[in-house]
Amino acid sequence: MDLIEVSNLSYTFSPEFPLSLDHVSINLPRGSRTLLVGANGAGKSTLLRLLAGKSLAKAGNVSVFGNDPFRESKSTVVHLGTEWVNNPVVHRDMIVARLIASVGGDVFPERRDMLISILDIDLRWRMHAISDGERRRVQLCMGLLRPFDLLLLDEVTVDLDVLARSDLLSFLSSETETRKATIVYATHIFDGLAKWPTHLVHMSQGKIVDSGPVSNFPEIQSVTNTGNSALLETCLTWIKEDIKVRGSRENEKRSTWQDVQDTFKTGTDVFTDYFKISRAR
Ligand SMILES: Nc1ncnc2c1ncn2[C@@H]1O[C@H](COP(=O)(O)OP(=O)(O)OP(=O)(O)O)[C@@H](O)[C@H]1O
Repeated sequence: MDLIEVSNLSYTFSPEFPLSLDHVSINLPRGSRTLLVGANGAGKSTLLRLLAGKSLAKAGNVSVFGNDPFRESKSTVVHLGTEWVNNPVVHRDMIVARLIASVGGDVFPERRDMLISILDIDLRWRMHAISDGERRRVQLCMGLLRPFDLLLLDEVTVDLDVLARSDLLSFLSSETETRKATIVYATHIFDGLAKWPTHLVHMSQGKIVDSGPVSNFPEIQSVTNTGNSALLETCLTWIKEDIKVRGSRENEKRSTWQDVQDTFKTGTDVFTDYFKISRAR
């Protein structure tokens, strides 16, 4: 039995919207490192949230460790998404050392120290007075502190500098190799990832286009003459094709602008208000 087994999973946020997941089926084995690839809106975050048990599957089957993740919550499943950084709690005047201790930093002191070093965290930082990237490092440290069996990462490395990202990716590889942990990582940044994944899942418009071990994708192993990795070139080609298949948004754009202009004759007021608010912040 695979660690993740999803069959015919469909999900919609509301009946008035199209399906965000449309008959999705994937199997991922224990110890795998999967890259979840797809254009904006393809359904990656929705799938990760369902695997984390944060939403109830509307149709189909989701099994993680042989259980429905929504009903059987496992503390060894960690889901790290981008929304945490916007949580007001992490903008309070709090010393980072205290925050890390509050989530069990002392229970895993060696792991804690290794993460603090990989993520180059200054324990004296105060959460209300650090940059987004620094705050992200603290989030990753807190999220990875307890040894996980399954890690669901939703584009959380965007604001890390290249060195921290590269060290983090090596740490994650070693977690899958030494402890047989499993990782699913949705990202748009393929730099430095060429050798990282063991599996790929390609999504488009809520559907799985293709999935499987990297050996099923010979195109990512070839050499390119553009200076980009073959993985990046392949993902670029996929997403360009997906957008072509989805169709241009030109017609919707024209009619929507017309509707908006008919409703808001005085768009400049909104513009002025927006900048007043931004300046006031
Ligand atoms: N709260 C919501 N209410 C209604 N529809 C939503 C909501 N969140 C997402 N969707 C829709 O579900 C679809 C899948 O969104 P999802 O966030 O899973 O995409 P994604 O692949 O993670 O995109 P991105 O790369 O931009 O993060 C999109 O078409 C989106 O419009």
